[in-house]
Amino acid sequence: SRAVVRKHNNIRDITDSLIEQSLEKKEASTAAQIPNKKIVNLVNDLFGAGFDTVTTALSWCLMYLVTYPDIQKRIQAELDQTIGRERRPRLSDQGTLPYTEAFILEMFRHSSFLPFTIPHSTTRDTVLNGYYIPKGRCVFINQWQVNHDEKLWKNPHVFNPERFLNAKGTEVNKEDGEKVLVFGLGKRRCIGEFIARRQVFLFLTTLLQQLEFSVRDGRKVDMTPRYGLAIKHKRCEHFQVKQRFPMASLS
Ligand code: HEM
Repeated sequence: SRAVVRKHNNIRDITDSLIEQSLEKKEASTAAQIPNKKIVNLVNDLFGAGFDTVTTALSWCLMYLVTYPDIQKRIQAELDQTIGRERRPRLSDQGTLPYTEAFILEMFRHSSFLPFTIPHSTTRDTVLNGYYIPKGRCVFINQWQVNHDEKLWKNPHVFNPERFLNAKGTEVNKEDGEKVLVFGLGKRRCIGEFIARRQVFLFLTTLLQQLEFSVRDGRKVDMTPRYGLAIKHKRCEHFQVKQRFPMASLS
């Protein structure tokens, strides 16, 4: 890819830009260049924070979809009705698929796959909501608790996308959507939230427009969480995928 970047002077994305930076260094060194060590850190941050999170989100989406086939059918009906089968979903479809968007919110809330934020530290003695926290104390947010708080959510342990919809099911309640805590809070909250929400929306709608997911022989998937920085599920051996209609008709 170095050759491609050099030959065509064609910067397509952040990877090309970082490769160009590392190439230029050999030729002329200017003050504006990013040191190699920083490039390595940037790539690590983007892979660590950007890929594992979005793939974990999609993976939990699939687990919920095969566990609740009626929910999957309802999302597909919404996709068929709003987007149809002649074109692929686009980012501009965001805001037109309330049930699908409610499902994504409920996946974030119910799985709470990043149960805690990254640990931070207080820089001075402070008081938060009446609690005294001394300087230098490790603090992080228990997102899972907020997302399962009985005071905030009715039957928090039940997976129910409709909790985010108005009575007619035509709109997502913005206030309820904002109560879901998955990207942290404050100064160090996730900087990738905008792109992450868009990626999950686009990948999920593209998959569900064309494919139907299920488990072999009516088995159930094992949703038992495996704890870690991100909560994962066990590897599922009996997943199956069926094409919903011939791909050739899609442009
Ligand atoms: C569904 C996907 C994602 C979720 C749930 C998520 C969630 C989070 C959370 C909880 C934090 C810690 C916030 C805190 O400590 O208060 C965080 C930090 C961060 N995220 Fe994300 N994230 C996602 C996707 C992404 C993507 C796609 C990128 C980059 C393209 C990204 C880049 C970052 C970075 C750089 C930080 C550190 C920010 C800092 O320390 O100032 N994230 N994310």
